[in-house]
Amino acid sequence: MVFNWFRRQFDDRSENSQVDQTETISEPSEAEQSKPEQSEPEAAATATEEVAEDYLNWAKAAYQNIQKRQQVEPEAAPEELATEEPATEEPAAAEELVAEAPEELATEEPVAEEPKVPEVAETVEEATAEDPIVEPAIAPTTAEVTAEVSEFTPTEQPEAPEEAIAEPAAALASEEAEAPAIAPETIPVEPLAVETLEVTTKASESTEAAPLPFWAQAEADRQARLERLKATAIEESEPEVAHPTATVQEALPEIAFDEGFLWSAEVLAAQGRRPDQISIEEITWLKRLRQGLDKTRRSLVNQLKAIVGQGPLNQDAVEEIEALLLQADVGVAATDRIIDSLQKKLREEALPPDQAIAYLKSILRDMLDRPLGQSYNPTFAPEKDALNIWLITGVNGAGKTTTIGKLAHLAQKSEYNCLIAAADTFRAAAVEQVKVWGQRSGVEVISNPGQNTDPAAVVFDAIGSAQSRGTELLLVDTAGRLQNKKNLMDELSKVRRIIDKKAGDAKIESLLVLDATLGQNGLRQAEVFLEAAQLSGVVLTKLDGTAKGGIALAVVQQLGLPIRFIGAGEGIEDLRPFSSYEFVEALLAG
Ligand SMILES: Nc1nc2c(ncn2[C@@H]2O[C@H](COP(=O)(O)OP(=O)(O)OP(=O)(O)O)[C@@H](O)[C@H]2O)c(=O)[nH]1
Repeated sequence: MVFNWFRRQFDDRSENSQVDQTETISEPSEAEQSKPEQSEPEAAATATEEVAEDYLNWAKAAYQNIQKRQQVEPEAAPEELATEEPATEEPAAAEELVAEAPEELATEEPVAEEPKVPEVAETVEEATAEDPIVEPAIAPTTAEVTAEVSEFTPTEQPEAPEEAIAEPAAALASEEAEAPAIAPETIPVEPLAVETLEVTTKASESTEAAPLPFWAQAEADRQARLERLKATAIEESEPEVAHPTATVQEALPEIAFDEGFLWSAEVLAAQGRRPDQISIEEITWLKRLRQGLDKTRRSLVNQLKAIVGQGPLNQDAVEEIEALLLQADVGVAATDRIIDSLQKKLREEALPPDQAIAYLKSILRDMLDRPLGQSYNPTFAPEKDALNIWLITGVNGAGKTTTIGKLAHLAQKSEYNCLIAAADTFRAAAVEQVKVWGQRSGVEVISNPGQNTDPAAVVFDAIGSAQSRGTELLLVDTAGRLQNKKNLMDELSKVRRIIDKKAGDAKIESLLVLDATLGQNGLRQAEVFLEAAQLSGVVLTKLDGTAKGGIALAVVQQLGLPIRFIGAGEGIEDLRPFSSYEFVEALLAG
């Protein structure tokens, strides 16, 4: 069984894989009945000590399960990685990447210093030893080849795979440094090693061969000239497929049974989860979300609580709340709506502070779930066994490329067949960045190696590839800044038209990536995309480290779009599907 990170539940492909999370929650299994009752935030406010004790037991059980799993997993991990890799086409893809990388990029990252020959020789031995059927035929040859190669390969041994891993764009150099190093044993090179050796051997034979007769030499020169001519004559070359070299598993921290764990466990339990379903990634994410909203919470919530908790609101209190909400970039429209609802309720009955806060939470949740009063399916997941195309748009620097990398990682973990189209052709480095993310998440990237190529052409090629290989999720990177608004709109509209035409029956979503730290300014910039890209949702990034977490409410109120994902960090694990419940709990956590 695979945990579907988009649906936040276990997927069982053999049964109905499209079951909605909400359905699961509304029909608790027998096992679920033993956990603390599922509570609305209002009910949580009146929780008895007994319920608190239940949550504690629930958290302890979840903690023990995670610990048990951690003891088992280290052994399983390398095998999982090894089976994920398409090994046969590695050398070509890696060489192409190196050949095309701008020189300065290639030198950004120190080349891996590991001696190649002993590693390859070992690998060959392992490969032949493991395969008793081919051993009699291959073993003597590979042994000879290994011996022969080891005489001269220290400088000539192809280094492409390592260099391809070490070629990130300058802008991503710091991210790469933070990423865990790719352990050599996680790169499954066994079959590749044999091929590489054979090629190298042939090359060495040809260089040592006797000089060619003049007529053969002339013919060889002619062929070489022809090749050179062809190379310079063709501007738009075939789409390039960057094959992932290895999936980087982000190291998860040791988990402590602390206050953050208890809070996360309570949030998960309240959503109907069982202790045996809880993973370290989810706890880590919730802790990060709460931590990410820390600044907003500190500047907004404590004062808000103090005011709301005083009882029926008077005019002064309303003004104070208004100022606080505007400060947190909640925006005028959303602030008015919150205050109207609060006043109405508090005029009807004087709620004790806890209940007033619980009521405030329910107002915020309702706003987030129903932009402009319209209901959206809370689950936003690619449909299995169908082509889903997600167009990722937004201004430069909002976090589009990072989001694509993180989404690709979620898709890989949830066992979707995923592909990335590098259609931000406006900036050459953008293509290189997205390739690096493709490598990190283990997802192939379709790009066009030419300069200033047409993004619609890249998307066209990528859809063709996706259709022929049964891709379930195609993520399309797009440019965020063109010379003017009209260019941007024209380009996005053209890309959208191509998608509609070539993949008419695909599930198409258009997501706007918004930088939360920009607050209201970011929203103004976003309006151009509303017109051009037929947006269906928002990804809110950089929620960590901003006191403007309230922007989430402004987004739904002003753009009328649901938030689908939130990012709270630069790491590959720092993006999750948006849950209004979790967001509001983190925002107003005690
Ligand atoms: N702190 C934090 N940084 C983020 C987050 N998401 C992205 N970033 C950082 O924001 C910067 C810009 O991200 P990109 O993904 O390159 O943005 P982009 O929209 O693709 O920008 P262009 O490639 O210039 O179009 C990078 O340094 C990212 O690491 C986030 O959730 N939190």
